[in-house]
Amino acid sequence: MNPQQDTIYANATGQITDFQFDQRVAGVFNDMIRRSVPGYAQIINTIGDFANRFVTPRSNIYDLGSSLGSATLSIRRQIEGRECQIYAVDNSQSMIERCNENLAAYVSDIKVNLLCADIREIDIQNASMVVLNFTLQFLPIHDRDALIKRIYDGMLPGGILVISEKLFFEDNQIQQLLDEQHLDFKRANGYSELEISQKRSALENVMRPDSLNVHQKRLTENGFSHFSVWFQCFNFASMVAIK
Ligand SMILES: Nc1ncnc2c1ncn2[C@@H]1O[C@H](C[S@+](CC[C@H]([NH3+])C(=O)[O-])CC(=O)[O-])[C@@H](O)[C@H]1O
Ligand SMILES: O=C(O)C(=O)Cc1ccccc1
Repeated sequence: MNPQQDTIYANATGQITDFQFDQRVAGVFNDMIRRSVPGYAQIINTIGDFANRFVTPRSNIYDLGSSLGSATLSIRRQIEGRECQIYAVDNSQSMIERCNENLAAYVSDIKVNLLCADIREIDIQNASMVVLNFTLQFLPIHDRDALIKRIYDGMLPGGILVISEKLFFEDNQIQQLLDEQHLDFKRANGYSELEISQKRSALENVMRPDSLNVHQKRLTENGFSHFSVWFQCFNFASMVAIK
């Protein structure tokens, strides 16, 4: 889908600017996310399995922060013939363009509406499945609650919300341990110390992980009846909430 290798932070730059999902990142994003997020492939596959279980005929599916469309593709493969529509939403024009090419590479009877829009502003309705795969962590903290509420309101009873996130741990020793394990994962995938530290600086103001407690509280307080972590590797987790 995207063979380009991520070398974005390979050379020393005087001033590190905030991380953006621009054309450069979109061009290497598959390589970047696979080498940076432990369990990413497993999570994408399982999102497809969840779709198979939860997506009901003639309902909508929302992939919020869809990037290159990996989750959308995994879902679409599982729900042929159910007369559903998928809404894949991202506010990066570069991601949308590449996502469009990726979707066009496969035949399907499921319509995908690819929207270049802010996920805080789109209409959500008749949803049997909503996916926030590593997206919520990029929203300003104060906007997260309102988005979860709007998702809940737009979902059908029995519908599933999948949220994958980098986690923050209140216990400082655990935070340090799992952060270090994640850095080892990146080193093992060929990232240098310079790449790791420059990307870390770029993400500092942009990506703000919540703790598991904060996620669970937000989901249950906004009405979800069932909640669990279904996957965790180091400080990366994927959660499900069912309406
Ligand atoms: N307010 C916003 N509105 C719309 N899009 C946004 C917003 N904020 C960020 N994004 C978009 O959310 C995506 C987050 S990446 C998701 C991976 C994908 N889900 C995957 O399964 O491969 C995760 C990561 O890079 O760690 C980017 O494409 C942003 O442009
Ligand atoms: O690379 C990291 O350190 C991360 O925390 C994950 C990530 C992956 C892709 C884009 C932004 C953040």
